[in-house]
Amino acid sequence: MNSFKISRQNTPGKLSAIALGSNIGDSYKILTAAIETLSATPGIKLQAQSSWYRTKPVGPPQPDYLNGCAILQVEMSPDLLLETLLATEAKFGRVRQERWGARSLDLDLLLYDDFIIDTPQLQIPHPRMVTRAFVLVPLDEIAPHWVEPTSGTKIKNLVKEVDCADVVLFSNQ
Ligand SMILES: Nc1ncnc2c1ncn2[C@@H]1O[C@H](COP(=O)(O)O)[C@@H](O)[C@H]1O
Ligand SMILES: Nc1nc2c(c(=O)[nH]1)N=C(COP(=O)(O)OP(=O)(O)O)CN2
Repeated sequence: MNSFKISRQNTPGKLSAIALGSNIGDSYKILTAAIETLSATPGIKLQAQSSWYRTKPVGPPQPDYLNGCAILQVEMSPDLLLETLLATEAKFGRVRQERWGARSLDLDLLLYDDFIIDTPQLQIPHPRMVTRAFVLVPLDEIAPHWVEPTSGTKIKNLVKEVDCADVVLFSNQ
């Protein structure tokens, strides 16, 4: 069943958590430039940025990733934020090929306040975030007390449930 909180979708000043990943090109340069682009976007203020982590690919064989997370204060609806993330991916040369395949930039919308949204275009919380060490390790660094609303569990407790061996600190931003 779809779950919406339509009445709150246009409320200004929500916090949102996003995940960033890259494994094609100069990933560090791409990721830091993507953060700068998002920070300069009207309606978005960067609140926190995690370190960058070198991670083993989940999915088909491909190069290792750099992954990280950011907390944004947003004055835009979840739909518009997703559109902004997809446009930023395109700006950095993202081409969609095989599922879970290599990419220059991947931006996933993880959390938006405590909203639960389940539409064909957008699911929040991101449905696979709770199983992904490459998301939970950086998110735990900047938002350990944020409660993932479908499980009612804090990030600091979710991260204890995943194997973090393949997530290695690369740089402190
Ligand atoms: N929470 C979400 N974050 C990013 N993209 C999402 C989310 N929920 C649904 N989508 C849809 O997934 C594709 C992008 O896929 P990726 O391979 O993860 O870039 C996009 O069409 C969104 O509508
Ligand atoms: N280490 C690592 N592995 C990955 C990564 C990633 O960022 N880091 N992203 C993926 C997810 O790809 P995609 O965004 O296409 O799928 P999703 O809709 O499941 O998030 C697949 N595998």
